[in-house]
Amino acid sequence: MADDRFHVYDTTLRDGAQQEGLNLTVADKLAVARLMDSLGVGFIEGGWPGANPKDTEFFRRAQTELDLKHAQLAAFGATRRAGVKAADDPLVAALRESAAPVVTLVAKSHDRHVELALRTSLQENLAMIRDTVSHLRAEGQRVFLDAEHFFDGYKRNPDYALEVVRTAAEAGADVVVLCDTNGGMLPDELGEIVSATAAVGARLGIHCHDDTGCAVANSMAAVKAGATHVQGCANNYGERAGNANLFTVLANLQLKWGYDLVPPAALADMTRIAHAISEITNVTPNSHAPYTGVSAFAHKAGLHASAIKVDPNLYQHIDPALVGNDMRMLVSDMAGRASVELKGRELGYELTSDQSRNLVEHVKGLEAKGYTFEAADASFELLLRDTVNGERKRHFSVESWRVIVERRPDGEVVGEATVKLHAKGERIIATGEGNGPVNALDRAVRHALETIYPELAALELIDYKVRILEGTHGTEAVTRVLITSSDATGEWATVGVDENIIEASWQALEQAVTYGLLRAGHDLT
Ligand SMILES: CC(=O)SCCNC(=O)CCNC(=O)[C@H](O)C(C)(C)COP(=O)(O)OP(=O)(O)OC[C@H]1O[C@@H](n2cnc3c(N)ncnc32)[C@H](O)[C@@H]1OP(=O)(O)O
Ligand SMILES: CC(=O)C(=O)O
Repeated sequence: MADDRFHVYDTTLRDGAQQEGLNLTVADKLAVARLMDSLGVGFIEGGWPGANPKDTEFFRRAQTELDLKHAQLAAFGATRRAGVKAADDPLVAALRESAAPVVTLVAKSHDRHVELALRTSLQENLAMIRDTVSHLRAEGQRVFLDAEHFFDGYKRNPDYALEVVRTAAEAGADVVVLCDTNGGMLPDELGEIVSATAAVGARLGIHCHDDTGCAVANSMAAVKAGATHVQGCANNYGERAGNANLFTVLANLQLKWGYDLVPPAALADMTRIAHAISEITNVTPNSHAPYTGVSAFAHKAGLHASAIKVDPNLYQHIDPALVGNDMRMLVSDMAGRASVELKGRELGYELTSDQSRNLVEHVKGLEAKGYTFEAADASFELLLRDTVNGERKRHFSVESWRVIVERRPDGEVVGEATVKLHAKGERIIATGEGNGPVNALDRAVRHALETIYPELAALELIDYKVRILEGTHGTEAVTRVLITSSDATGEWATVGVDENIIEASWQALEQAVTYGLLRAGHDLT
């Protein structure tokens, strides 16, 4: 069980699920809970039992299907409705019946919300808090209280906001969580209000939304001011602009301020966990996310690379391995000799300084024509091999290709391609049909090569992206095609550029097949 002195509280399954476009099944929720537990968080808020059948079902299945090693489950819900007894309120009953050891109650702490949203008196709201907290405590559940709109409420009526905190604590709430519900706070003022609230003597927590882009900074400011419970969501998920990214907060607290919150080995699994959760939520991961994004330790500028060559820490705030991420070198027209040298090393090649210089010039020249190598790792490696070999070597060469596209009488559009290739001393002519010209070309190349290279059967084109690049000063616009391919063990990307989209696609395709053959062990010596 996690240390109770400082709480890392995950609300991905409740506030994270309030994000537009995020819709989790019960099985998804159970899978996310397992991942967050493996990270070592102290609490996992599973949802609002009683508010919808899915969340009720989650708590029912959690009892037999979740074997949490570190975290405790928290059920979220509201204080009783005005004018009824806590024991008689059906939503409070659902919290009791959830079997969660912890209940997190949301309560109004902003006087205007009490009057306008709850349409009740300030005194009745305090009674709703007191009754619900003490009722659930008497039923044996631990209670945290989320003081909704606390900071805006404090600025308007500090006495009432503080009275809410006091009432909850006196009724038995273990933590009163100060919520920046509208996410409009900035760190300095938020820190001052947390410090002032600490005078009440309650244990304080923090829950921040990211509407000013300060959710993480606000959470850190609250901890500095005395909060010992911090809420957030995986991957910055949450209502509107999201919640504090719990991964960022956790890494900041542990790696910058020395808190001992999760085992170092779990922190070193955080990047994998963040990406596994993205798979479950089906939300594309933010590549720029601090700590866990694929770009979080990716270096593009030549000058950065030249310093990193001497010492990686010169351009990195931590060792990426601490959070399970990796340093990556990007090669583009911003590269210098050091960038390609380091990228070469990453790929297993030691380049001489002449080779590095030639390669940089080549990359810059091609990027000026529209190629992009940071997104086409395989094309860069082929270029690098050509530089090292001093010549362009391929498994096959093309004599010609031809594609026709036919709209058939039944409305079906079919591409038909013919390729004439030379491979292993043979001249091969093959055709292929597909649902478009590129698909047809791909099939024709495979037909041509499949008897010589049967491994091509495992190669798949999994993504095809086209971008029209503006022409400059009298030049024609050109088309850039990026193809992502895969085999049983991984993926790679290749790029082609031409005024003609099929020629651009052919270039990317030809490199995709070449690189696939290299991966299958057919070297080019
Ligand atoms: C800041 C946050 O993110 S808090 C989390 C918010 N999450 C959600 O709202 C998601 C789940 N919510 C729901 O499924 C529904 O809104 C429910 C089941 C909770 C309530 O549904 P309904 O009864 O249909 O009411 P509705 O959604 O219109 O909400 C208004 C009612 O909630 C009451 N209410 C609002 N806030 C609170 C509160 N903090 N405590 C108690 N009651 C509250 C209002 O007084 C109003 O009650 P009334 O209808 O008796 O006047
Ligand atoms: C409780 C909550 O989610 C909020 O106030 O933002």
